[in-house]
Amino acid sequence: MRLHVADHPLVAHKLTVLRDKKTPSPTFRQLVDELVTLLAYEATRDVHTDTVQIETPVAVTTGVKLADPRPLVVPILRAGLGMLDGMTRLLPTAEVGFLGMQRDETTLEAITYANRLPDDVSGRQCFLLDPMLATGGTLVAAIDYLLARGARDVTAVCLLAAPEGIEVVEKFVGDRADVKIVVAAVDERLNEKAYIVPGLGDAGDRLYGIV
Ligand SMILES: O=P(O)(O)OC[C@H]1O[C@H](OP(=O)(O)OP(=O)(O)O)[C@H](O)[C@@H]1O
Ligand SMILES: O=c1cc[nH]c(=O)[nH]1
Ligand SMILES: [Mg+2]
Repeated sequence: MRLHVADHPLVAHKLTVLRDKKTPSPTFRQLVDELVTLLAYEATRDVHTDTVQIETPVAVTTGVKLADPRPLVVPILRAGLGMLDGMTRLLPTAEVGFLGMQRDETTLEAITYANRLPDDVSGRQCFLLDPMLATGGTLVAAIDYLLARGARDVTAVCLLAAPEGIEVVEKFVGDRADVKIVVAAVDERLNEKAYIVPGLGDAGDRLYGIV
């Protein structure tokens, strides 16, 4: 598994505002959108392309275009939905699947309440979107759904990760697939409720309110 931590002053600045508990939902949503665009740039570094010939007003030249099969982008609801527009803006050919998952706050087990993925994703580059990687239970379950459908190239785009969760994902993946995690920052630890410290709180609640 590969881990890429975005090291950029703009990312750090936006993340600081995002963490601030005084930041209201509309600003929070806007910042998540901007951050994912910056992370998507790194997350798509190895995206498959084909060579094409085009004609500029001046000359014939070769360039590239995003290749087929189309990449698959999968936001993990709720919180991952806040990252979808930013990602597809950068990756316009992407197809979008959905996973609805909620962590049981007592057992910390990830419960799946919605699964709308293609049956076969072999040969396709898959991008999972979820702002928070805490215990890793949710991301492991999501990666498992993709591997079971034939994926071997999976990139998770997250805003914050805990070292504990990264280790769990790394152990699960082993050498089964090429998995990359792109994250804005790796925080200190999890607290007794398995929240990321210092973190930003519950990403879903901060995006959409408490339900
Ligand atoms: O790494 P884990 O310990 O599994 O925790 C991380 C998960 O928890 C949050 O979702 P949550 O369950 O709060 O659902 P929500 O997006 O609907 O708020 C977050 O968006 C991740 O999906
Ligand atoms: O810190 C955390 C942990 C899990 N889910 C969140 O939204 N935040
Ligand atoms: Mg939540």
